[in-house]
Amino acid sequence: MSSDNRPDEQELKDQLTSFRESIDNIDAALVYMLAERFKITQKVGEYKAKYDLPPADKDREQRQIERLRRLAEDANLDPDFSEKFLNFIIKEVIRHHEQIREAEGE
Ligand SMILES: O=C(O)C(=O)C[C@]1(C(=O)O)C=C[C@@H](O)C=C1
Repeated sequence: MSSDNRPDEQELKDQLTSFRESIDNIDAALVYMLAERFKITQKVGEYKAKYDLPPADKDREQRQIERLRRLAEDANLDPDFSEKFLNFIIKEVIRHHEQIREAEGE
């Protein structure tokens, strides 16, 4: 892709910097949101370990995936990517749940 009226080097730099400021803010929000999610899943892991409940709940995950895919479509985000992203997070949560369970059993 090329353009007849390409901005000068300074304008290119300034525009990229401005886009990247927004990306940095969004990345920061994602980190804080993920931290909050892991804070609450830590409590879920402790609760499950205490009452001997299984770390994973596949029915719950299926409902979460279906819901997230619908939300992604509404938001013009790739539903396959959203599903992969949720699965990636949940896999890590289950790993934490299992660690808590093992630690409680010691
Ligand atoms: O809801 C639960 O039971 C959880 O442990 C939380 C969570 C999640 O991260 O959303 C993680 C593991 C389960 O398989 C389902 C969902």
